Amino acid sequence: MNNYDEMSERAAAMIADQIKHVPHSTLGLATGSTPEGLYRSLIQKNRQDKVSFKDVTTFNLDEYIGLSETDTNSYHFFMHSHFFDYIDIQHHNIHIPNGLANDLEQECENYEAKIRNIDIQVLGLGLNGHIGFNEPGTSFLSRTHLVHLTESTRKANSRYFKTIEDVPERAITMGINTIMKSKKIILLVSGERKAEAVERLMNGEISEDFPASVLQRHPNVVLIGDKAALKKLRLQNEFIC
Ligand SMILES: N[C@@H]1[C@@H](O)[C@H](O)[C@@H](COP(=O)(O)O)O[C@@H]1O
Repeated sequence: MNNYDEMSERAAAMIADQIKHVPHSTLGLATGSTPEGLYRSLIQKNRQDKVSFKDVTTFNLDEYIGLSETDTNSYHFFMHSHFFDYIDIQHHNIHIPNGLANDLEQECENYEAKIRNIDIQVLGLGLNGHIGFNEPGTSFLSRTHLVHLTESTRKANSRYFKTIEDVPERAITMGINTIMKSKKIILLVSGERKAEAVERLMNGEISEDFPASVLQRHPNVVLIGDKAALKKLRLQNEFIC
């Protein structure tokens, strides 16, 4: 098992343990490449009857605006093809923002209202410090809202699209206030390209210019990363739990 797989397994074990103790848990979920290993580990645990998702509710952090659920680049498609279609979760317990809603502002309000409580929120980390799609400059008080994606975020995510022009310019995202209400946060980081952002997140100033820095104020954040992503931190081992 390589370092990335160990990282994913460590996060999966935490989530499985939460569900074992609280079968009706609510999970906040992330997309992107980093959590793919986590979802593979949870699918394996589900297949081995080590955890059941039948009473679990999920809320995804974000969704692009303008992509249908069947568009292979939508986060709906990502979540079903990487996780939901392979576990025993009930479809009505899955919540992902609707990027095709006629009234997008109303969709943001409705989505925020549905989120009563999140037991564990899984987060990735954008290179510019974004969490979900909360870009630099987003208020720490923000709730679910519409966002114009920065060029750096669209460029980073363009690897999944034919050209950068195909990357949507807007998205719906849980706000920073929404995320910070979670009881527990698992922040997953992988790869050397994230090392700078991880160091700034851990040791930098708490500022809306670097949204992830707000996590320094949360009482229960678990940073789980591979050696490459954590290399700028002076650590006893490659995981912080
Ligand atoms: N909206 C997602 C974020 O939730 C994710 O954390 C980020 C990093 O993705 P990756 O894990 O591929 O580096 O990408 C996107 O911007």
